[in-house]
Amino acid sequence: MADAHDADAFAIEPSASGRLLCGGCAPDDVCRLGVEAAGARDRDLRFDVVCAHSWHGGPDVAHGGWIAAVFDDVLAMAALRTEPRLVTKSLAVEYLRPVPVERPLTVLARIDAHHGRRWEVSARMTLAPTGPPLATARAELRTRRPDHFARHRDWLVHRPPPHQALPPES
Ligand SMILES: CCCCCCCCCCCCCC(=O)SCCNC(=O)CCNC(=O)[C@H](O)C(C)(C)COP(=O)(O)OP(=O)(O)OC[C@H]1O[C@@H](n2cnc3c(N)ncnc32)[C@H](O)[C@@H]1OP(=O)(O)O
Repeated sequence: MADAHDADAFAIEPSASGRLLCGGCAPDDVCRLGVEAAGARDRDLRFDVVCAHSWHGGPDVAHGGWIAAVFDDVLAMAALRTEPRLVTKSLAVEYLRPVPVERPLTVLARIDAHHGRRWEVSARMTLAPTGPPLATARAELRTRRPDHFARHRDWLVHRPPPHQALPPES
């Protein structure tokens, strides 16, 4: 199935400027979450992050969904250096202190364990350059099976949207 083959060839590739970006951000070559890769130190990948005010969830503090999305990206990035075909199986976030918007933040992410298709990764977010953690996260990632997206499409094709499944009105 040509379409399915194309779907499973999908991998995050460097953008025009060399950034690793999700499919939504790659066309504009900028991370809309405000995440910028800032190098590696020992086992940690470092990211410079700023939460734009538009992501606030309380007075000048970040929405928890923004924090979780940032962690999902940086945790995947930690493993993407060696495995380009990943999905997140689980993500657990601890929100320890409110995260201020429009302030430089540092996120450190690392691989804790890797066996076969299974990756365990963790990360912490602080005010830049360092300090007590504002939030931490752990995730379990999986290397995609070769037919991951083909299986998904086959599964979905047998589940048409509800309006298509309804009999025509008489
Ligand atoms: C500058 C910095 C910015 C950073 C930007 C960086 C780039 C951004 C990066 C962004 C990255 C963001 C990353 C993201 O956010 S990835 C997006 C969020 N995650 C997902 O979509 C993953 C969804 N979950 C799964 O696909 C499965 O549960 C996984 C693969 C995790 C299971 O895995 P596991 O190894 O535990 O088990 P298994 O493979 O033996 O499957 C178990 C059961 O699951 C079913 N099942 C499995 N697969 C499919 C399927 N394809 N189609 C249909 N069904 C499927 C099936 O019933 C199967 O059982 P069986 O029926 O076969 O017996």
